[in-house]
Amino acid sequence: MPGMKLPGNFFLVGLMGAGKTTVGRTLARATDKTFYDSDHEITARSGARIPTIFELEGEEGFRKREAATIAELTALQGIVLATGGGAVLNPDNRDCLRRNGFVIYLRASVDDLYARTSHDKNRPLLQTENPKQKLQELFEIRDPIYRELADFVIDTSSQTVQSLTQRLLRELEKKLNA
Ligand SMILES: Nc1ncnc2c1ncn2[C@@H]1O[C@H](COP(=O)(O)OP(=O)(O)O)[C@@H](O)[C@H]1O
Ligand SMILES: O=C(O)C1=C[C@@H](OP(=O)(O)O)[C@@H](O)[C@H](O)C1
Ligand SMILES: [Mg+2]
Repeated sequence: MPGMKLPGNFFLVGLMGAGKTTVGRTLARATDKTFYDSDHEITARSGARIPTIFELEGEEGFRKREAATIAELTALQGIVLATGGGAVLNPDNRDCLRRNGFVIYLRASVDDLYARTSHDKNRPLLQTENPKQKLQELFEIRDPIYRELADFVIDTSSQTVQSLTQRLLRELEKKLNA
């Protein structure tokens, strides 16, 4: 269903490795919307990669940049935005997301999240002795926040990016026409 016309903005939330960046890109293509990724915007604006920002400014500095970016991007129209996994921790970010678009929670098991992130050194929060345990801890804290915020939860286990995109298109069409 390429080029399907659906109104509004779509915001993807979920833990690191849920597939927000990957599925966001395919969903944007399939709906003729402009794709943004908050981490990519932060990097483009600062000229620094996410691990470098964490090193120089700490998580606090990163979260400030993230909040400014989310406020700006959620004011746009006709976009798909892949947020960073921790963006929902800030109530102002949650308000921006809730008010300006349809929020989709990409849910995945800790095993899947670990399998999808373990090869990648670009997530500072997972550069620990036991990244799987860290993901488990983050899951316990954040899963209720994602659930509360989202208009729609989609389970990504054993689903290809393509099949997830097709499912999302069907579900979004149903919800938006309801
Ligand atoms: N449904 C999926 N099945 C298998 N691998 C996936 C799926 N979604 C994403 N991936 C892979 O997992 C990794 C992390 O995906 P990414 O989109 O960066 O997640 P996020 O932005 O949520 O952290 C990437 O290598 C991506 O190709
Ligand atoms: O969960 C988090 O707190 C983070 C998730 C990352 O984005 P992804 O969820 O796209 O990996 C990135 O924003 C940063 O490393 C912090
Ligand atoms: Mg991402």
